[in-house]
Amino acid sequence: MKNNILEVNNLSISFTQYSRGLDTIRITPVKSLNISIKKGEILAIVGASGSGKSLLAHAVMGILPINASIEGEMYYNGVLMDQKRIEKLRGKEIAFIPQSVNYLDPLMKVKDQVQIGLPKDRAKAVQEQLFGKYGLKKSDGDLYPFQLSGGMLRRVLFATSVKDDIKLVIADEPTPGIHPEALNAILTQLRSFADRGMAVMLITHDIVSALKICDYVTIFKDGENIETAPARAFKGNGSELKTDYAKNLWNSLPQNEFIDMEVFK
Ligand SMILES: Nc1ncnc2c1ncn2[C@@H]1O[C@H](COP(=O)(O)OP(=O)(O)OP(=O)(O)O)[C@@H](O)[C@H]1O
Ligand code: NI
Repeated sequence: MKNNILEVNNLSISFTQYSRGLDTIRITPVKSLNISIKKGEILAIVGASGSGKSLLAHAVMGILPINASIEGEMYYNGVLMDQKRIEKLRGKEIAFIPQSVNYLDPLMKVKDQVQIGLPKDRAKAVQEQLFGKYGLKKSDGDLYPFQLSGGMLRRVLFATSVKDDIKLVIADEPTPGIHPEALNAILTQLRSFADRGMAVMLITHDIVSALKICDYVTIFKDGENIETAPARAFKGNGSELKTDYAKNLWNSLPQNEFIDMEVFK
């Protein structure tokens, strides 16, 4: 499709591992995945731990480990991506907010990390402006990553990743363990990225939060795409969802059991 910012076709990711002695085994944790995201859209990717969500993100970012082999095609703005092109786009047009905050350099003040990659003459001003926008104090810039709370670190990661020319944002679990206010701030931020014309991939366990802001949901299971449905299909008893797996997932959410109980009173 022409207006897809990101399109992933038939993506499989395999690893070759040594088992006993020199015997090797090949595992394929991601199998024939298809996803696409258009300008202005948020696609939420949900699925159990180990279902292949982060591997998909790492494949798009070109940061899979060296022993990984991939099949299939990825298109960015209609053009086939290869490693060289990904490296060019990374940080410039494609932003990645990784699952682990360990990606920040522990020995570097956070303001200096945010200034990397900003135009030299305006780096300090832009960094301070970004901090203001993400609710961080000017003095927080002088802290090291270990001195910031998890929620604050997430906001720093946002500040580091999302600059003016970004067209695709990939956020891998941006919200675990943060308090509701910070959660809402991050969700609102992601929605505003999309409303400004970016394409957003939101990887999460938290389907209820994702549904507040996303346009589509893709459900992963064991490295496969079970179903992609518009967010509005997740309502009532899930009759608009196609697969039993998606229906069960939706109906087993605590909030829905609660709603059902209310109905039966
Ligand atoms: N470098 C690797 N070598 C071998 N197997 C790997 C490697 N990286 C990931 N895997 C396997 O691939 C599967 C998918 O991993 P992935 O990190 O994508 O899961 P996930 O859906 O992001 O899980 P979580 O929600 O816990 O973050 C897992 O079973 C994992 O063990
Ligand atoms: Ni993950």
